[in-house]
Amino acid sequence: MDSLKEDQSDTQAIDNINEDAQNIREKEDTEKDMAPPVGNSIHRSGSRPQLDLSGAAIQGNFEERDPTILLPNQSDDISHLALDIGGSLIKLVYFSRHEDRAVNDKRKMSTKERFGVTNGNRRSFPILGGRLHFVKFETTKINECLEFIHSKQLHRGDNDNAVIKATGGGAYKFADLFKEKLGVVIDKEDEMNCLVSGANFLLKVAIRHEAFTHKEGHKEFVQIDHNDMYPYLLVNIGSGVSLIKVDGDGKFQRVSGTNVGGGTYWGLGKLLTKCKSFDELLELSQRGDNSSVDMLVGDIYGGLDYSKIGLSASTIASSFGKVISENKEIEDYRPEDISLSLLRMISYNIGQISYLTALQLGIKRIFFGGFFIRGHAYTMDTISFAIKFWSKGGAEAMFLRHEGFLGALGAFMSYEKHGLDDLMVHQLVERFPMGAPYTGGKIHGPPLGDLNEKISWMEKFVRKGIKITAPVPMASPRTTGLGGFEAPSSKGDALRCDESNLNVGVLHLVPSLEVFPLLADPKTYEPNTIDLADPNELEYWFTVLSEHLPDLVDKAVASEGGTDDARRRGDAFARAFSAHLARLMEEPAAYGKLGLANLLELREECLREFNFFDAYSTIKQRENEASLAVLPDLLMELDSMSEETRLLTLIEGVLAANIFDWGSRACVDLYHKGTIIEIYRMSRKKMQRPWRVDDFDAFKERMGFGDKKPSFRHKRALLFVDNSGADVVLGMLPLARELLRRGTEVVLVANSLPALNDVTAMELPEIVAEAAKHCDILRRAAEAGGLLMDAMINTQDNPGEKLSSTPLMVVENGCGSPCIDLRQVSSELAAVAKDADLVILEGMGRALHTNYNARFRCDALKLAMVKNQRLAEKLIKGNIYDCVCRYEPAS
Ligand SMILES: Nc1ncnc2c1ncn2[C@@H]1O[C@H](COP(=O)(O)OP(=O)(O)OP(=O)(O)O)[C@@H](O)[C@H]1O
Ligand SMILES: CC(C)(CO)[C@@H](O)C(=O)NCCC(=O)O
Ligand SMILES: [Mn+2]
Repeated sequence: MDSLKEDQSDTQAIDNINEDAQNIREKEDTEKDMAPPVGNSIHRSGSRPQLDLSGAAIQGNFEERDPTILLPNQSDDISHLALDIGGSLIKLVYFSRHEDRAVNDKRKMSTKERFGVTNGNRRSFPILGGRLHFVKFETTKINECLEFIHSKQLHRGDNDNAVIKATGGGAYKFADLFKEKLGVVIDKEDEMNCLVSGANFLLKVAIRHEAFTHKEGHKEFVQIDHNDMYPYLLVNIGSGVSLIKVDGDGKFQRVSGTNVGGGTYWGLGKLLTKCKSFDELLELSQRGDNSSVDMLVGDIYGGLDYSKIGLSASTIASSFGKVISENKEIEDYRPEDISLSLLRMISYNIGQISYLTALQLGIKRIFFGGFFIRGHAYTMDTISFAIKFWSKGGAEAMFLRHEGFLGALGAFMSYEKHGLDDLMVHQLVERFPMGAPYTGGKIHGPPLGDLNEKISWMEKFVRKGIKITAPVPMASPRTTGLGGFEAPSSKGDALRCDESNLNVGVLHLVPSLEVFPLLADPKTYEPNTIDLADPNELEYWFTVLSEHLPDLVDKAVASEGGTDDARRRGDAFARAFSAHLARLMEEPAAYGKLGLANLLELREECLREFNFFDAYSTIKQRENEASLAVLPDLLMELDSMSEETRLLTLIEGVLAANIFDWGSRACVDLYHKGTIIEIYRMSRKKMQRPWRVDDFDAFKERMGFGDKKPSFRHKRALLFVDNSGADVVLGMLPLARELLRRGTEVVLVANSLPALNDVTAMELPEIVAEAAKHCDILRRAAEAGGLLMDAMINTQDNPGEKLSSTPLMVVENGCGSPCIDLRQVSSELAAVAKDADLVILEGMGRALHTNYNARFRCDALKLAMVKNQRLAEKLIKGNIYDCVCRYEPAS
């Protein structure tokens, strides 16, 4: 920092920071008792590095609208930083690593030994889990950027080699400055090359949908066929515009360019409107009426259309043309109108040039990047319209969610040794940071911020009576016939404050996630059964989630002892989640294509964001105990039956016990009406075949009870379990026991992180151990599977003993949501799946909301009780509490 402090021109900025740091420190003194509890340390989302908040500072005044938060001493274990220093903006992409936490999980040791799950087939420089962050600064404020890099120590990589990759003109222009201030050498990468490799990376890796079209205010995600991506035209609208024909990885040519670009809009706009910021200019345009400055066809034709050549009266004939006939000064025009006219003129022009270039080269796909677009609906619609209009529908404009970060991403990819180039799509999980983004603040650094910071921001805005909803982009413009636009119908005057915090999440990299190997066709696999594209559906689920919120907050707060701190975090969580819901209600595609699974996952992530790691812990424990107490009786009853009757009773039992689901409103109401065991009994009594979906006979036959009685047993079954308590103890465990008895190995697959009252992989061994006390089959299997610790020590001495019984194992699924996306499972699960020939998915989240239509390469059984009337109607044309027993032989 010393070299920075010496710079006299910067002392003012530093004084401000210090002053505000003082403010914050004073504030912090009163809030010291609110240190966040130490969190869960399982991998994936739970393993956040702790943030160093010392000296956290808000730049500028507290009352200011867009204060900037700086966390000067935060230093993640940074691996890499890459920069794109353009004419207008500096873009940073940096990677922060997760610590490789040694989780004291004995269960894991045993499965790892058993299946030899190692990093063996990976590169010798294993990437640990981590996150990719996206940050930007104005190029004129390069000192802020240097300060940011320094404060986070982003320039200190793994091996002290102080070289950072940079692209854009600034990599040349500012190389000396970087050397002088940070002591780093800039390794220059070609700008066009970086743009292309960034775009190719995004299009191939496509997180939660990267590319989309934008027509008349409507965003639609585009599925990119990786085998049919090229050629495409990449139009990067930065200060100036580059048009690049891309034919493959590293194969491209800059075919055209135009100097009328983002810099032109911002430059002219600044001159003509006296706006102080780009956002202000863009925001003005939303209230503009271009017809006061633009000369329309109607102005020339006396109010008439020029229909012979297809031009309506409202079509713009000449941008700014009206000004010539009027004797007015600049002050006589509304800045709003000027901004809109300029924006339209430049967007349309770029659209038209892009079309002409594509036409000349015979290209149909055109992708737009660069920060001029800024996720702005009007800009995108104008470009789309121009292309569609001139190509007569033959070509289409597509936009990228990481629009402005293509070059920086490309520079980042150019590091040879981080191994990110062979990242697979399923290893990147996108997360949307909560809290601070809603405040309108520009966040430099991981928007995540500190927990206390986040909460007090929320509270501050509530105190000031400011509605906290994530701002939405303005509505679409109404198109008027051929080639023309009317003024956009603005929805409000708030522009999304910082799109990079909302529309682009932090990418969490979890190299241990893999595609579930038993999926019949991973390419066509779609986890979400219900696509929330239907607005009625969306509204219904939003209502369900909103209504459930107060109860969830109560549970979460209670799970943390009901302290004041927990209450405060609970309120902030509720606000943040509501804000997300509001945002998604306005724009369902804001974070990529939206399915119910994403929505439910967002809720769990949001809870974790506010340090609630297991909201249902008390309930789970209570239900486990109550169920374990009656398990011996149930097992006795089962043992008295014939094998055939027992199989039916077991499946009935799974379905009946699936009634315990704290995510279902109807069920929660039900729980007030009796004890767990009473409800379980009632539910069992009601089990009557045929179920609404009933493939039991086919399953039974497969299990060897049919007329043909083939003597068949599965080698290994994967049981994806759902809830704690009766569901797992009285439903799934007895079924597992039956399979074990038949000589089928059983792997219980459970969540890595808590979600609702779902049982986790960490909790299962203890439950199995308790159950094993009453059951020899379970005990021996658990011993053989290394689940009972004493037994494991024995088997290590005497390895031969391992084979003495069919093993029962537990593996984590790699996820922390009530649903499961089988493209992203733990490597542990992927490894055990290789020898499995039966998959049993249980519960609404995993068997219905997701995977109801999933096809497997082995036999699959989907078991669930439908605890939601609407889902019952929609999915199985039935009613709440109907049951699904769907059996599909290997496909
Ligand atoms: N906060 C902002 N400040 C300034 N310009 C912005 C801002 N947000 C969006 N823009 C727009 O984005 C443009 C810059 O986009 P981008 O960062 O892609 O280009 P650049 O790399 O700076 O320029 P070039 O590639 O031509 O050197 C600006 O000219 C302006 O039109
Ligand atoms: C000069 C660059 C490449 C710098 O990023 C960009 O601003 C640009 O493509 N300008 C357009 C220049 C032209 O081709 O007319
Ligand atoms: Mn650029």
